[in-house]
Amino acid sequence: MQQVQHFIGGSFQPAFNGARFEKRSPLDRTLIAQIAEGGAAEIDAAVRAARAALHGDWARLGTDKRCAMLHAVADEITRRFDDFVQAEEADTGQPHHVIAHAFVPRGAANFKVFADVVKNVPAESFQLDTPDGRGALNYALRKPKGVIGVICPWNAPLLLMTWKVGPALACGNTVIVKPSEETPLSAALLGEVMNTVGVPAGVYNVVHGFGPGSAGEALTRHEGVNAITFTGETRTGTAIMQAAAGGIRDVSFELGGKNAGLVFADADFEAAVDGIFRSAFMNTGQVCLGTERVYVERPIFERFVAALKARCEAVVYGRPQDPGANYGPLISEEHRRKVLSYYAAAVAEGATVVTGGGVPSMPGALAEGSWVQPTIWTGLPESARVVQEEIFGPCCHIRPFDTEDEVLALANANRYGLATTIWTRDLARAHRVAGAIEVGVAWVNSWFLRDLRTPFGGSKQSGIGREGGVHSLEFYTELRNVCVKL
Ligand SMILES: NC(=O)c1ccc[n+]([C@@H]2O[C@H](COP(=O)([O-])OP(=O)(O)OC[C@H]3O[C@@H](n4cnc5c(N)ncnc54)[C@H](O)[C@@H]3O)[C@@H](O)[C@H]2O)c1
Ligand SMILES: N/C(=C/C=C/C=O)C(=O)O
Repeated sequence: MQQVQHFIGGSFQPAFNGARFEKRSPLDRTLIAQIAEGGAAEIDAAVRAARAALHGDWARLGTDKRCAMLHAVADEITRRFDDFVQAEEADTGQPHHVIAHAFVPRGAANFKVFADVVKNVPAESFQLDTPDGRGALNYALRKPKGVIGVICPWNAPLLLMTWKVGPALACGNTVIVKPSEETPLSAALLGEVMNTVGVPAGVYNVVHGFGPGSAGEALTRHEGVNAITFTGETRTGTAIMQAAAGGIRDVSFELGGKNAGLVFADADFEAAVDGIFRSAFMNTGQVCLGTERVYVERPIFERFVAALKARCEAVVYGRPQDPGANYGPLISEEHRRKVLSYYAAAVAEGATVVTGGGVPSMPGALAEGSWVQPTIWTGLPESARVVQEEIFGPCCHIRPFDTEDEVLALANANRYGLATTIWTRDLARAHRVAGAIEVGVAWVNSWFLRDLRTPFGGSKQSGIGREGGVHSLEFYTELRNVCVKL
């Protein structure tokens, strides 16, 4: 039985009071690890270690050596690629190709891209005229913000954790990571990588546990934490914002979404079917950027629904390493109950269930796993719960539209504003529609195509702030202006 410990001050440690919680496989609920459960005491120890590192060797390294060390972290992640793939497959049960091609490579990329941004970002300066004619020189210094609290979700554990840890460390901060209780393994593995590379003790810390009343809440309330970066549900963001307010701490939030996919009649039909299928069902629909509302121009509506139905009914359920398996379980029984409650709500609200809507029959031990069928609904009003609320599962509602103005109004009539995917061959319309939909990320004839230098984040209830490229520096550094009289 694997025992997963906290990683504080460069060493793996059990819970101070011996508390542990279980990690069970989403595939078949077998017990795969026991995890040290942390709370205020472990968070306090991690903050002390992180603060000491902030003013120790890590600060004395300088930018070039710090960024070279982060490249070495990326290279060690790549060298241990199979270990990280195995950890993520064990934690999530997702198919090998999703973990190995979409998620784990980003673990290395998230360190490399921000090390390079920090090394190449220009500094701002202004020359000021003064009455004596000699002038003054102003220049802005970027300083680390300090100790950063990093709170992560379970749907893409390594990707989403390193999307925060990469820039935070590149900017000279130290971090305390609270991984999701559902997916602890890769954050612990990264601690081994940090020690192998020689990252100073206390720079990267991991405290496992839960949210309210546990390590998560303790992290957001600790006065030694300078800022909180969080990815998770919108309602959790509200709780964290309230906790962080106690110390006037800056927050960066990547929250929930109810993303719309727009398919115009002139689109490349097969490409649009592939794109919408991926965006709605990849990772068993557990992708914040995923599509749960599909709007299809009326002339191709029936054909499109039939094509998407066929794709759903062709998925191959199985374990990550099963040959041909391309569809995994939801992360947990708790999440499956939530998704199935929406499946029932859709029927209660009068939906036509085009396909799915229930639990597949699984062989042997897999029958104990958190499996649900990929599901498509039509025929509901926009006011329906499954059309308005984030489900975070393998399901979508499809409805026809007739005009561009109509579909824009439909897409924007939602409290979230995270992402959209637009399918059309009319590029003037693509630019026009992308500029009119109220989201943080708009893909045209693509989905989840990520350039890490671009601004990433959500509008409305989907987030606060933008991370990516130089935008991450706005959150992970403090700017200090120096004015020198010449
Ligand atoms: N915008 C994005 O980029 C993005 C990316 C991935 C996931 N998400 C969102 O994440 C959600 C799914 O992830 P989840 O179920 O893990 O979210 P969640 O909000 O339940 O939990 C996320 C993390 O927050 C911790 N947490 C919970 N309550 C807390 C509290 N009061 N104080 C401190 N920490 C607390 C949890 O332990 C976990 O580590 C979905 O809503 C999805 O849309 C958003
Ligand atoms: N922040 C990001 C979100 C990814 C979500 C995947 O589920 C990213 O792609 O950088």
